[in-house]
Amino acid sequence: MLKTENLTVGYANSEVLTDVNLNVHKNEILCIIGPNGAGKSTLLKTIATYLTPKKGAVYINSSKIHNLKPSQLAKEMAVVLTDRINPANMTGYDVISIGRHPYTGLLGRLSKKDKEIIMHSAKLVNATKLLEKNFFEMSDGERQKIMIARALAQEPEILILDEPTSFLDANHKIELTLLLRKLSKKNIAIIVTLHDIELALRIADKMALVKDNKILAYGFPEDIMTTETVNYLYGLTEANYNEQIGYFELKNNYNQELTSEINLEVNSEVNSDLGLNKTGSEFDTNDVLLPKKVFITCGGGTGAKALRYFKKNGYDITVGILHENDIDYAISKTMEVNIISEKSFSNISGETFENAKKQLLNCDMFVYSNFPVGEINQKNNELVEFAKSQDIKIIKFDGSIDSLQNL
Ligand SMILES: Nc1ncnc2c1ncn2[C@@H]1O[C@H](COP(=O)(O)OP(=O)(O)OP(=O)(O)O)[C@@H](O)[C@H]1O
Repeated sequence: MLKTENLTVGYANSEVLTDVNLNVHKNEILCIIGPNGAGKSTLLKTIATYLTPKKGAVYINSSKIHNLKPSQLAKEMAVVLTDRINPANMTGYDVISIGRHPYTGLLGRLSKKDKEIIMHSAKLVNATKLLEKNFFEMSDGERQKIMIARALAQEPEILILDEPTSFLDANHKIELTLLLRKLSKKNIAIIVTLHDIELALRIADKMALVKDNKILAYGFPEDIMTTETVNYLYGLTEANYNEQIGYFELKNNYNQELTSEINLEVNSEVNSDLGLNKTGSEFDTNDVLLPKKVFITCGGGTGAKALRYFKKNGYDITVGILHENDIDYAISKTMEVNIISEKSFSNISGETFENAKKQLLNCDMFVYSNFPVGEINQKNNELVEFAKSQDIKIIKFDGSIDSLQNL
């Protein structure tokens, strides 16, 4: 339905993206993602004919899109950009009715059918309550809905949206992305840029990743959104993308530079809140402060919240004993913390158990969750008993961060 062929987009003195070859069919959503300034909006604006291609072409049903008359194009494509518009003294209904302009006659009078389509468009985006409301008295999220309803009133075959979720709260983001999913099944092809990759992954049929002046990867999101690609896409250094979960975790790169910065900035009391141990008896800003070491025994997802809590507070984490197919293992691995692990579905070996005990004794505190116990991880119960027999601070994590507060 729409395709770009060897397309180069950019401005008078710059080429922003070169050799872009994408296509999107009806009933499909193509999501474009990438870091700030990568060229997503420039690409969308070129597809929407607001910019002229520097090379190559965009085709809509085999016609060059830049050769179509605006009135003809308006019946095929509708565009919702992020630019905030403030139409003077217009209601939601008035704004949506702008979408009917390509179809109304010279006088712009709305027919019965036009009015029905306006009402239907408002209904589709769940905005019928906003029809009488003044557009500039609406919240950002309400305006976004009206702008999408306006685009739908054009009855386009292709809908282009630049960052449609940027002003929306979590619930409205999900509502909007589900709406796009629903619309895409009504014979519409959708091209959308999103910063929220978690949502993009869940609604996109195809994804184009933009970086280094080109399309870095293009295809099914499930295939192309690998840890390595997404880490590279955003140039991540202090977090990792987890391809199973489809999101990021902070990683264990507590470095000397960060430690020194904290050393200079905070007093010893705050350091203990940050999970730092003072090495000298007298506090001195030149002391090297080391992260406190915590050993976490968990499993089956019961450790996820504790892992994130300790990670963001700068603790040096050892976790174990986890089976390699455990969700807590997947999270810990993404964080790059020290993991004592056992092969999936195998009993914990004596050797692994002894290693865990040794590493536990090297920690400042021991935290264990209400992990599920079966035959193969029985030894984790023994590990808890072993910790209790040692002179080490022990906390039972009951799932609430409050239970960790008196560490
Ligand atoms: N009107 C313009 N004239 C010249 N250069 C521009 C213009 N608009 C954007 N650029 C440049 O083009 C590049 C790509 O910008 P673009 O807005 O397409 O990126 P983006 O991926 O949409 O970024 P963001 O995620 O921050 O919205 C940037 O280097 C930007 O400075």
